[in-house]
Order: sequence, then C-alpha cells, then structure tokens
Amino acid sequence: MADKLLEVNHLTTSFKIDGKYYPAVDDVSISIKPNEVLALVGESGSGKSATAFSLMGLHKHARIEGEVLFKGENIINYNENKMNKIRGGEMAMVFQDPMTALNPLMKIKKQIIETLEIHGTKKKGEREAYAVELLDRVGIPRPERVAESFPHELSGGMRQRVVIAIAIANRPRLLIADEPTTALDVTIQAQILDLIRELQDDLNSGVLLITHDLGVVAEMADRVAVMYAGQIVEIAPAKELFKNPKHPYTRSLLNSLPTEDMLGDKLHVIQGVVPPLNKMDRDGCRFAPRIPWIDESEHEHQPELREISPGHHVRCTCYKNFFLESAEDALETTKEVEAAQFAASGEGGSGS
Ligand SMILES: Nc1ncnc2c1ncn2[C@@H]1O[C@H](COP(=O)(O)OP(=O)(O)OP(=O)(O)O)[C@@H](O)[C@H]1O
Repeated sequence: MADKLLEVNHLTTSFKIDGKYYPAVDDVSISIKPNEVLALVGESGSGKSATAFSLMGLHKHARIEGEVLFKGENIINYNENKMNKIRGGEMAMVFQDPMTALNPLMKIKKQIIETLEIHGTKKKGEREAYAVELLDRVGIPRPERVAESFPHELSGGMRQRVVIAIAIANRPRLLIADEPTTALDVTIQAQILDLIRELQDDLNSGVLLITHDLGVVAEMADRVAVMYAGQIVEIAPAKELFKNPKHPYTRSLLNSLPTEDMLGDKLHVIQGVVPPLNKMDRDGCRFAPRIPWIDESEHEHQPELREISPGHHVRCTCYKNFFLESAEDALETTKEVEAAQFAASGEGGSGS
C-alpha cells in the first residue's frame, strides 16, 4: 500500500431520481501510484466525472459508499472542513471548462494568492511574486500583466493555463484532470498536455486523466481504465490495452471492432449510447444490449473484472466471441478497406 498514492475500493456514487437512488459510479476500484498517469476513458454518461467529483468530495447530494484511501487514509467521510484542507492542496483538480473554475470577478493574481493562503503556502510577503512565478511556469507570456487581468480578458488556452497554475500552486500529490484539453485547439492541447507531464515529473505526482480522446490517452497514460455504464469494464497498462483490447466496448472505442454485418465493410463504432441511470438494466453484462448478435449465453450473469494477464482485467466473458485482431492491425485494415472503397467509387481513378 505504501506505494499507492490513491486507492479507491468499491466506490459507489448514487444520485436520487424521482425519489430513488441510482448508482452512476458502481463499485469502482482503481489505484494510482506516484508519478503514474491513469486514464479514465468512456463515452459521455459513463460515470467518469461522477468518479472524479466523488474523489474530490464535490458531490453534495449524492449517496457515496466505498473507500477512498489517499496516502493510506480513508477520506470518504471527511467533512467540508477537512476536505477543504486537502482539496486544492495535496489533491487538485483541473476542470474541462476553466470559466467554471475561475471567479469571473476576481483578478487572476488574487485567485492564485487565495489558494496559497488557504493552504498556508509561502509567507504572506512572498505570495504575490510566487503567483507570477507560477504563471510563468505554466508558459504564460508576460505573467505580470496576466496576473492583473480578469478571466474574460484571456483566451481559452490562457485560462486553462491559469487553472493549472492554481492546481499546482500547492504542489499537489494527486492531480485530477477532467477533460483538460477538450475545449482547446490542437496546438494548445499539446502544450497543456506537455505541461501536465512536466509537472507530474517535477512533483512526482499521480494523475487521474479523464478524457474521451484516445490520442491523448496513447500519449499520456501509463494505465487505462475503461468505464461503461458506471463500471470499469477493462483496465490494463496503456500499451497492452492498445495492442490487445479485449472488451467489446474498448474495441468499439478504439474503432476496431468488426461486427457481424460488416465483413468486408468499413469498420465502425458500435451504435447506441449509455442508457440513463434510471433506465439501465443492472443485471448481467451492461454492454449486451449494444451487441445483440452475441448470444445471451455468452455473457456472465454477474460479470466481474477478471485478471487475464498481469495487470490486464476484463469484465464479462463475452469478449471471447470477438475476433481478436490487435487495434493496430485493425486500424491498418480500416485504411485498406477505405482505400478499396475509395478506388471502387471511381474517385480514386483520377490519380494524384
Ligand atoms: N448531479 C447529478 N444528478 C443526477 N444524475 C447525475 C448527476 N451527475 C451526473 N449524473 C448522471 O450520472 C451519469 C454519469 O454522468 P457523468 O457526468 O459522470 O458521465 P461522464 O462519463 O463524465 O460524461 P461526460 O463525458 O459527458 O462528462 C449520467 O447518466 C448523468 O446523467
């Protein structure tokens, strides 16, 4: 346990809908070591943000069960007072939309100084200079000037850098980044990811990176947890997951799952969406409705995560029905099929 910064055991977060509680995060167990990036991936509605918010104690009206061990101590029942001491300090979060994290009426400098004050970082007289130093550190040009600005005076990329400056101000041991680059263009996105990696190395921090962008995952993650309908359906070292994805949902996310009606056809993502919490069938494999061509008998009644090779866990036996081409090979196949379709359409005939 000593080497685990965060250990989450059986986390279950339920929201009340029409007087009844429904789990959005359903028995999730994950862990993060110092200097490790764990990516949490899944479609919209799969429960990624609810997981992150639960870890940070930000769901006020939810029912939260399980264990969240941060540096060995269970923080799940911490009151606001105790949580405020670690939130923004040893545990920090970067949200998708920097505008929701920043106070629109307060100068950037003041917002950074405020977080330093709360956690008693630096002496009073040093905080202003340190705020500017932090802005400089996250690559903000003319940091003295930006320090005097209000959030609306900055671009989206600059605002996200400010949010990261605030997140790292108290040298967090754990950084939770919820879609930190989704709202940004590709160049800025790469810079922000570089920044997170640099900080992680520098502070030896663990990072929980929530994203639906598998390109980001491939670049950043040491391990990947795939979430569907509130459950982790697969978890593996990143290289292993990309090379050898097992669960049909993972393969669908990787756009590499051949379905029965598409032999010789273009590979595509499985249709459908994550069902709403109060409409979800919680018995059996939750992904079964989206792969109706797989016989019911191929699914487990109560699918559990099972380790199939060191560090690689998969839920439900239904994955065994899929042709296990590696994701890399599948991408090649996709390209070949697309090239053949392009040529057959006649458009490829003109040459280039
Ligand atoms: N405060 C809430 N009250 C009721 N239901 C909620 C609440 N927050 C989230 N949910 C529901 O919980 C489920 C998981 O939502 P969550 O936001 O965690 O998904 P997500 O994977 O992070 O999606 P996205 O990528 O769109 O943020 C969804 O069905 C969502 O509607």
